[in-house]
Amino acid sequence: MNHDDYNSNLYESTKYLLDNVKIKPKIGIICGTGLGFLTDEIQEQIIFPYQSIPHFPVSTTKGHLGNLIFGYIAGVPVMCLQGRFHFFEGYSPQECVLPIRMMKLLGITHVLISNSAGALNPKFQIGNIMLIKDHINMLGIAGFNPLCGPNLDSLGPRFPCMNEAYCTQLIKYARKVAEEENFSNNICEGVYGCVSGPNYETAAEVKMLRMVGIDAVGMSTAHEVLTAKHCNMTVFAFSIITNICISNYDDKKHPDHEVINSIAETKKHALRKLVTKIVQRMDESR
Ligand SMILES: O=P(O)(O)O[C@@H]1C[C@H](O)[C@@H](CO)O1
Ligand code: HPA
Repeated sequence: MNHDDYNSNLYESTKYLLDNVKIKPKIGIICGTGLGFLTDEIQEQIIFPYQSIPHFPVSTTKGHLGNLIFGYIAGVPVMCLQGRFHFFEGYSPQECVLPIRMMKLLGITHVLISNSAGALNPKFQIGNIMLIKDHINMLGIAGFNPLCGPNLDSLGPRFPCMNEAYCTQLIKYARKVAEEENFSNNICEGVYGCVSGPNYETAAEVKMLRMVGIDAVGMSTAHEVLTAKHCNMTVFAFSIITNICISNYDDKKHPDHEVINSIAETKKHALRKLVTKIVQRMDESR
């Protein structure tokens, strides 16, 4: 898609939402694989199936329900994507981040991004919640970066900085919430690595990704964060650790999307608590 078409699609999709919903969201949320239940926290829901929004992509991944939901979490107006778009589905990086840019145009200042990821750090366990402190964007390094192409000057600078891409204050606060709510033994912190997928990694790739400093690997998030930072939004992100990546040739276990899709549910209580508290905190810090 050329730059002008992309731009006009972005503005038309946003206008459709502005014309059809009265809620003015302050916080944007993206639910990763198996995390659609986070929307249970949203009151007074206005639901737009993705196919009802002009120019909006559709979710093709199991565990991504494909609804854009407006409403309130603890009284704070939010917009939530119940399912995201991945590069492996055939979407360009620019298409994958269209919703982030819409969030900015709708007046959102803070985003909360979630995903499922496989652990490379040997200390991590299935069901851990990894607070993302930084990322290595393998997809971006390979040239698939949503910020490539003509810069959207009205949204942000040509050369955006990525230091403190993930808000350290919110990470600290998430740790405090976990202490207070008794799930700190489920919390870890680390660097997320973004790969294209859709295949899971070979044993040699797992070893390489660990060697460069990645704690957990997945197929999303980094390009969303780049785009959010480009347009000056504050980011908090976490991964639910759904599997242990396999680097041993004798290990006959293998990652399975059905299993991956089911893990977040086992930590539902902690995750819902975390999301509600972070949304409240984001609102207070605006
Ligand atoms: O959308 P996320 O990053 O949570 O999804 C991950 C990547 C794949 O879609 C899937 C792999 O099983 O989970
Ligand atoms: O092991 C994984 N690799 C890549 N993406 C993933 N998403 C969940 N688990 C994984």
